[in-house]
Amino acid sequence: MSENIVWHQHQVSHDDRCHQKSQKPCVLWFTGLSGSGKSTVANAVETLLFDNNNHSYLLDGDNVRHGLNNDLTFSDDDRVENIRRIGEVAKLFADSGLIVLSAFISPFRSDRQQVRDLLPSGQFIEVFVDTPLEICEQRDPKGLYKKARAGEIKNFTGLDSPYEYPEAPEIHLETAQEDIKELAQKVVSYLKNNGFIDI
Ligand SMILES: Nc1ncnc2c1ncn2[C@@H]1O[C@H](COP(=O)(O)OS(=O)(=O)O)[C@@H](OP(=O)(O)O)[C@H]1O
Ligand SMILES: Nc1ncnc2c1ncn2[C@@H]1O[C@H](COP(=O)(O)OP(=O)(O)O)[C@@H](O)[C@H]1O
Repeated sequence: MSENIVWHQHQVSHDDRCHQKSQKPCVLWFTGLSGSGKSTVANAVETLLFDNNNHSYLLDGDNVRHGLNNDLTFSDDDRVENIRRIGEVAKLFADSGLIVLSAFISPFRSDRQQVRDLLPSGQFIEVFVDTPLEICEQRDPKGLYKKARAGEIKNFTGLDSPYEYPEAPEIHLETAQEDIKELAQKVVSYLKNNGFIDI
């Protein structure tokens, strides 16, 4: 596939970039149903990181689907391609020394595993935003469940499209049990306890 293409080594190394930013990069991969709280918690984590002078970037499902992935639908095949591309982008950002936060439903285990395999060992941190479907549907922040129940949206995750929950996530967040601040703090503590950041 990549015939006649030669990989260039950068003159500024990955270690140089990490050293400059005083942090160890990683990819915090938030996964969960629509309305589970991926964006909300990821934003709260990024704010804590920013206030701690860390360097990060948040990739969010809705935003990326407006640009890079605006050619993709919600068919199974397109969701696979969506996550493949995001994985590649996350890898580049992490290589640049950033702490990447990604908030995509990413419903398929094999796709999440593929992103994990793409990254250097230990860099992929799966964050399961575990919220029961009934609660997501009650929250319905964008009115999408209502539309899906009315038959206006097809292949909606959790209704007529599958969600394969993570079996061994590094971080398990139960949003029905804890508030946003506590959940964000839990993620930041994981980063601190595993040597990604200093606080
Ligand atoms: N059919 C269907 N199923 C699920 N979600 C839908 C659908 N159609 C539109 N949306 C909106 O798109 C957001 C999910 O995009 P993602 O790129 O995260 O999805 S995926 O990872 O490719 O499954 C999702 O955003 P979040 O609610 O933030 O998860 C929805 O707002
Ligand atoms: N403990 C909690 N954690 C995260 N979100 C919560 C919590 N309690 C209530 N919410 C609300 O749930 C909604 C989650 O929406 P959002 O973050 O957009 O989810 P997703 O990105 O997974 O679709 C928001 O309106 C948020 O305020």
